[in-house]
Amino acid sequence: MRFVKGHGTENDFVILPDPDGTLELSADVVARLCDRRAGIGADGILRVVRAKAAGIPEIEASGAEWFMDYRNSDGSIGEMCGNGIRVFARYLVEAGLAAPGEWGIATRAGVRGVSLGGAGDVSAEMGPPAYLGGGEATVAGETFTGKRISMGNPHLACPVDAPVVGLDLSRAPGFDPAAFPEGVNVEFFRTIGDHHLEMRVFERGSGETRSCGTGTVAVAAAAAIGPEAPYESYGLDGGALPEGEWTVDVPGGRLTVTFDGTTSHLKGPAELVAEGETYPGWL
Ligand SMILES: N[C@@H](CCC[C@H](N)C(=O)O)C(=O)O
Repeated sequence: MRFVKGHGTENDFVILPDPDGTLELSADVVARLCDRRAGIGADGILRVVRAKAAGIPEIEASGAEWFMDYRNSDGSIGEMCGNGIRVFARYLVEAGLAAPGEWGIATRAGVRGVSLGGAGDVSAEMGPPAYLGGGEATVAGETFTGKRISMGNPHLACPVDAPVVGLDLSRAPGFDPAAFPEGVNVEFFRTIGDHHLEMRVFERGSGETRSCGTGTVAVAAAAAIGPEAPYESYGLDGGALPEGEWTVDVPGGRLTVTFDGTTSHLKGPAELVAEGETYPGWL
């Protein structure tokens, strides 16, 4: 199996080119590929499939040329990956499958626009954050309250007062499964300057990662909404978010989030670092 390895702010992925959609990708195979000791190692898999070959009616009818089939490292499916889509776009350009510029990529959360040159940062249109009300998570016996935000995938963005480096994320944060029936990505963020946040994240299906693009937009949205905003002010369209740019520092680097009054955008580095073949007979 041919693969490429890449990352966006150290949120790393095994990219599997599968234009005709012929690859059998079971949860077990995904977990073995992502295993950091017995496999290649990654936070997730990006399967690169022509949208017409996705075998999913909405994706085939999306009008996009390519479908990002994202899987978490435990083999579960994620609807959207903000760092993944930027790395996916960089791969398509490097592989000669798309030209630098602006075009859409199909995901399970809908088509998302990307914008990139031949080198440098990659931007992705991330859709309007949907504010769903409050929620809670527990870490090492301490309860944190936050905002439930959908970026196509579920997030709980919790503001904290102390530096995020001090949090013990060696175990999954506890949460109420009735509030998050699909599971949740839990972010902890602290304001460190004007429109400047630091964040750590424990991802559904992947554990603590060094960055999460959808999580970055979720914490910027939570900060933009502010502590006391009533739920009614920020509905499912997220268009009421104040326009502005946010800098979010994550353990793996720095990302920029922009709200333009209609939607959100995520910008940052996306790099390819290796390519190869799995050893014959391994999988
Ligand atoms: N790291 C990603 C998010 C990946 C999916 C997430 N773990 C989920 O299950 O929703 C990002 O950069 O957005």
